Amino acid sequence: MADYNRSSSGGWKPVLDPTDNKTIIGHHWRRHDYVPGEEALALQTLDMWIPISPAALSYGKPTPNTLLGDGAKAPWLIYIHGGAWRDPVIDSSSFNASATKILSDLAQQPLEQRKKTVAGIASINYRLSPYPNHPTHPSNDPYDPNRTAKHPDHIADVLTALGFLRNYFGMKEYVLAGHSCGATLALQACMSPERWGLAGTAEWRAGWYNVAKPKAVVGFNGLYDLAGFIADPPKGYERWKEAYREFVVGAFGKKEEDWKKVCPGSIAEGWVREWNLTQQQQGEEGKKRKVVLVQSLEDSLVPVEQTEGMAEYLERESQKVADEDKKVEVVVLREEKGGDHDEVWKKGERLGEILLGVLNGEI
Ligand SMILES: Nc1ccccc1C(=O)C[C@H](N)C(=O)O
Repeated sequence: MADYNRSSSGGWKPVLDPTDNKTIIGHHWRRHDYVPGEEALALQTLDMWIPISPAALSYGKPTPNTLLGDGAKAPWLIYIHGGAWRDPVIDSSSFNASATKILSDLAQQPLEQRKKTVAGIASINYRLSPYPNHPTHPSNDPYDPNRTAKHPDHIADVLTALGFLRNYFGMKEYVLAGHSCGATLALQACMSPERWGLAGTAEWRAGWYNVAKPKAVVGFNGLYDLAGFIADPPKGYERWKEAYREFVVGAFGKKEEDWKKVCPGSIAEGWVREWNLTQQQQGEEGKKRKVVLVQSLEDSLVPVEQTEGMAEYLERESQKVADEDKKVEVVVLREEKGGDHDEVWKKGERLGEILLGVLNGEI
């Protein structure tokens, strides 16, 4: 269950191998504030995990050298949770099972390989939109800033969290993954932040949103074209039309034209050219951006058409980009036995396996 009260005891805690309950496979920091200054809200926090190293074992926690020396050389893995921009029961802790799976697989790799695979892992909380009819945690305080967010607050928080990891943990390169609306947010993070009307705000001027874009995005059971779904839900999903409309209005307001302008699969003028990489990123091998779209064929809430439409959009838009290096490589994984909408993160096995595959360059 989400307790969205901030935990009082910060700091690195050892993570034990679930198979023997005694081997330390990494360290976890729960709910670290990511907002500069003192105004961080309970949901402006992130969870971090660092893979184990001999130095961290003897020091008792990740050393400054692990974090800032070696740490800056390998990519980070960042996860954005789902929950239709509003569900307080789904938060950063929904990555616990997957993070544990990844740390445990990494612990089996030789140290040199592990160091190159991933520097650190993070799972981001962000402010949520109102959910007055939530069965157990209704948002009935109209002044709770954690539960009264509206677009672009969600994406602004995600960008702030990425900037925090760059500024304080030396993050340079990262793979950005998301589930459901987290997948929407992951692709929004590849676009120009000027789209969200953030330019000119005090936070913008202070450089909060000025962060390098990911080289790869991985979307699980993602929402990519909400206006399309609501106008014409695929067969078998018609019963969710009003539920979708409710959460879309809660997050983006009442106007259909606004929904089209925020969803990665429905933005009329293609956004692929906005996905810039830094000089440093371009200098490395594998210049192409990559999007891996994973969809369970057993998902009762999100139809596979969302993923198919997103893949077609990216392929079409990539063709319009002349520069070979600026095209997007698209991989679609249709999971026959992928379970229902939330199963993939609840179990964590397959989610972790796919993300490690992307980090290792096997996917
Ligand atoms: N109906 C959906 C359709 C698509 C994607 C998510 C949902 C959700 O219901 C998410 C969340 N558990 C919620 O209660 O809002």
